[in-house]
Amino acid sequence: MAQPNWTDPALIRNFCIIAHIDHGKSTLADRMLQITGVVEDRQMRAQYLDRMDIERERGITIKSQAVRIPFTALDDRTYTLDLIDTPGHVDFTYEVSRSLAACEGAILLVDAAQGIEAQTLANLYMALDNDLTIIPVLNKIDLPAAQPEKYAEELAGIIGCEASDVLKVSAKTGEGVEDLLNEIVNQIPPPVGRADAPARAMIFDSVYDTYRGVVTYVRVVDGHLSPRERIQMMSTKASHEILEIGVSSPEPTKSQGLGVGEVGYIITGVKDVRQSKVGDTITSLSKPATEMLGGYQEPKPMVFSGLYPIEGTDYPVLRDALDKLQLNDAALAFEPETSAALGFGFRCGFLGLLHLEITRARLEREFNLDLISTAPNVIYRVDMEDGAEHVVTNPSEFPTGKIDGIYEPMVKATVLSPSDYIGQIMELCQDRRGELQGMDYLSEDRVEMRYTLPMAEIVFDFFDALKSRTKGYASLDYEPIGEQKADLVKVDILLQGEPVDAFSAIVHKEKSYAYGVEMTKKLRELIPRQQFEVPVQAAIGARVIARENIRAIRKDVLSKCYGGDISRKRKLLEKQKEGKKRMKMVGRVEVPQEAFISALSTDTSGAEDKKKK
Ligand SMILES: Nc1nc2c(ncn2[C@@H]2O[C@H](COP(=O)(O)OP(=O)(O)OP(=O)(O)O)[C@@H](O)[C@H]2O)c(=O)[nH]1
Repeated sequence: MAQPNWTDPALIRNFCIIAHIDHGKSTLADRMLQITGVVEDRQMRAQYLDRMDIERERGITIKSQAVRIPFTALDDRTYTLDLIDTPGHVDFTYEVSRSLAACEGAILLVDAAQGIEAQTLANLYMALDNDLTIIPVLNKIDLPAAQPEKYAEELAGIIGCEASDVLKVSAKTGEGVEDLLNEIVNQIPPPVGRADAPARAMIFDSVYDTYRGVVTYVRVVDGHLSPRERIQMMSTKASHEILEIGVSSPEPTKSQGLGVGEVGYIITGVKDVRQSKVGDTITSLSKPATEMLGGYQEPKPMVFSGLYPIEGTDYPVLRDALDKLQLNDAALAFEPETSAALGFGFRCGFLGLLHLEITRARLEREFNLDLISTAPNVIYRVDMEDGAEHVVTNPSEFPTGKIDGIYEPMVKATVLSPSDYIGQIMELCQDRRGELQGMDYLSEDRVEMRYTLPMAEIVFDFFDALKSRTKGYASLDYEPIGEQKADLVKVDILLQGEPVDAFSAIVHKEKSYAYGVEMTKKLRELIPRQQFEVPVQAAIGARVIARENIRAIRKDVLSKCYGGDISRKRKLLEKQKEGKKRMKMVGRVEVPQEAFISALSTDTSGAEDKKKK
C-alpha cells in the first residue's frame, strides 16, 4: 500500500482562542470558517462549532471541538490551520488546559468594550505555562462603546508587548480577521515531533455520538496513526482498533491517517468516554512508546448534590438517563442513595455548579424528568480520634463519634474589578472566610485581587453576590488548592424530633445559627398546619439551636360546604386525596412535596449571570 502523504508539519499551525466568556470566541471561529470558505455562506449558522442544543441556547461552549481550516497566506502557500475551540467556564478549566497542550499558539481575545477579565488572565497564565505563543487581539471594535486604545495598553502591559502589536478585529463584521489569519501563520511556530518515533497522540476531547460511538479528538505528537491499526491507551493499557480516522473540516472527513503535528479524530467503537479519557496518551500497540505525554489528570468531582425524581416511578428512567449522560461526560459521577424525605435518588458529583446545572437541565429536557436536587455541597474529610478517616460527600452521612479534625477544600480565587469596588469585594470575601493574598492594579482604575477561600463559600451564591455588589463589573476565576482544617459542624433540621435528611448541612460554626434560623423559618412557612403541633428545630448533635412551631388546626374541609350539595363535597374529598399522594411522611408529619422543592431550591444562577452581563 502506498504510504499516505502526511501533511508537512512546516505548513501546520495549531492554535486555540482563549477568552473570557462572551468576548466572542465562537463568533470569531465562525468568521474564520466563513472567510476561508470552509463553510459556505448559506450553510453558516451562528456558532457553528457549538453543536449541543443546550450550548447554542445558552450561547456557551461546553465541549471543545477542533476544526481544520486551509488558508492561503500572503506567501501564496496553503497552510493547514487547526483551530481548537475551548470552553470558557471555570468548571471546564481542565478541558481548556488539555486543548492548550495540543497547540503551539493561542489567540488571546479580549472584548474591546470590556477589557481584561478574570478568565482572560487565568487562561493567559495557563497558555504561558504551556509555552504557547500568544497573539493579543481586541474584538468587537465595531461597538460604539469599544475603547481599543485603552485596552490595547492594558493588554500590552500584561503580556509585555507593545500596544501597537495588539490586533484589532470585529468577529461580527469580519474586519481584521484575514490579517489575523496571516499573523497566525507568521507568529505561531509549526509543530515539531519525531516522525519515525513510536506514535504518541494526546486526547484533548472525547465525545459520545449515538451513531458512531465515542469520537476521540487527538493531536499527534510523534509518529503517526493509521486506519485499522491497533492502539493502546497508555493510562489504562486498554487496546482498541482504529475503525476510522480523519479530520473535521468541519464535518468529519476520513483520511489515510494522521502524522506529526496533525489534529484529527479517531473512532474505535468504544461506547463510553471513560475508556478514552481527555489527557490520556494514545500509542501504537505493535510499537508502543514508553513515556506518556505529560499532564494527564483524572477528572475529579468537586461539588455534590442529591438528584431525586419528583415522581418516584421515574427512578429507573433517571438511572438510565444518568448512564447515558455519563457516556459523554467522564467527569459526571453518581451512585444510588435513599433519603427518608425524598425517596430513591442518586448522589451525583460535578466539576462545579454550572456542570450541575447543565446536567440537571439536560436530564429534565432530554429525558423528560422532573427532579429535585438537594443543596450542593463540597467534599469533606473527617479524621476521627481513633484514627479512622471518612470522606463525606453527603452531609447526612457525617460520622458520629469523637472527631479529631474536619478538613474542607480551598480555592485560590482571582477577582478583577474596577477599583471603586475594592471595599465591597473585601467585605464580601471576609464574610465568606476569605484571606487576601495580594492585590495589583492592572491600570489606573482596574484592580486584581487574590484570595484564598473555602470552596464551600464559593459554590453557593458567591458569584451572584459579587456581581450585585459590583454592579456586574467584577469577574471571578478560581482553582482548587488543596484542603484546610476548619471549625465545621453538621446542622440537622428536625420535624417533631425526626431529622429530615435532605436538609442536613455542614456549615462553619459561626454560621450554623443563621442557617438553623433560616431553615426553620422557611419550613414553618412552607409546611401546612397539621392536626397537632409540630416543632421545627435546628440542632447540632443533641443541642437545639433554633426552633419554630407550626400550630395545630382541625382540618375539616367539609365544614366549608355546610348544607352544600353532595357533588361539591365529593369533589373536595377527591382533591384532598390527590394532594395526599404528593405528601411525604416525616415521622407523623405530612409534608407536601412542594415544601421540599421550595426549601431546597437554591438560586444556582452562575450560568445566567454570564448572559446578563
Ligand atoms: N458587536 C459585536 N458583537 C460581537 C462580536 N463578536 C461577538 N459578538 C457578540 O458577543 C456575544 C458573545 O459571543 P460568543 O462568540 O458567543 O462568545 P464566546 O466567547 O464564544 O462565549 P462562550 O462560548 O460562552 O465562551 C454574542 O452575542 C456575539 O454576537 C463583534 O465583533 N462585534
